[in-house]
Amino acid sequence: MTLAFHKYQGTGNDFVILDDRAAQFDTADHARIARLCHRRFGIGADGLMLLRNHASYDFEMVYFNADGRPSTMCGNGGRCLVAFAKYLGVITDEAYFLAVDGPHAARVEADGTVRLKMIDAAALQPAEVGEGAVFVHTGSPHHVHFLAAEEGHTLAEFDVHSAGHAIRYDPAYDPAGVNVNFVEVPADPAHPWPVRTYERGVEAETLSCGTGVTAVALAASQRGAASPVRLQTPGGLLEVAFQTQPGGGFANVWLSGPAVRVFGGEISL
Ligand SMILES: N[C@@H](CCC[C@H](N)C(=O)O)C(=O)O
Repeated sequence: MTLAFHKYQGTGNDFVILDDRAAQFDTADHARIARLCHRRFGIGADGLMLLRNHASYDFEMVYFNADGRPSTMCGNGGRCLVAFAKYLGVITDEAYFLAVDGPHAARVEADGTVRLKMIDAAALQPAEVGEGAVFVHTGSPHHVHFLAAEEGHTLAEFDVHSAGHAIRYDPAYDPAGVNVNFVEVPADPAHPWPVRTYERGVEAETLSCGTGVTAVALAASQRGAASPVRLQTPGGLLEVAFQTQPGGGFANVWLSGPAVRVFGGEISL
């Protein structure tokens, strides 16, 4: 039996997407999902998503990390799924869909940019690990670490895998774990903020993380950045717009960037 799939990427965060409007895919078979995402034995991806019908929304997003397990919200994944919904003709330019963290509005611009409204975020908290780091939940849990001068002059030289793995598995984040973002503070806060992310469930650095750059943008607002903040990931440029709330939280949070169909095919896995 073969499985039809589509491969998408949003600033290099890549996904296998399945049209599962008939709700036939076995979501409990985590080993199969991990095989489909495997870069040598499968299609290769940071995660897998199902587009499913929903009675009250344009569609439902069902997300799994590359390890095959369901997880919390994926911002780049959500943007790619909106582009896929347009490709299928499920939506035209506007979408209102349901994800694991609740409803999301989205819009596909004429140039292909996909804007996704993220959930409101609570005020930034000091992280329990690392001097000056902050924690914020943007649909997924994120630790944001601003590089200090003594850790290397540029983010490009930093050992994201080792440092990210250590923080992700720090007992302070048990049992859920955390995604870990490393940020270089630009000379001018109006310039793009360089970000690299170690992702939980991929257990490696990815080329970009949408909920991660959202967390970084909110954290950067405490260091002089004004909305909208531009974030430079290894896979490309993203933008996050937001409004700060009186209690320190954030509302009207929008994540924007490219979301591209790479190829489609059939696999007998
Ligand atoms: N790449 C994603 C985040 C996906 C979820 C994450 N790995 C987790 O388990 O928290 C994004 O673009 O937000």
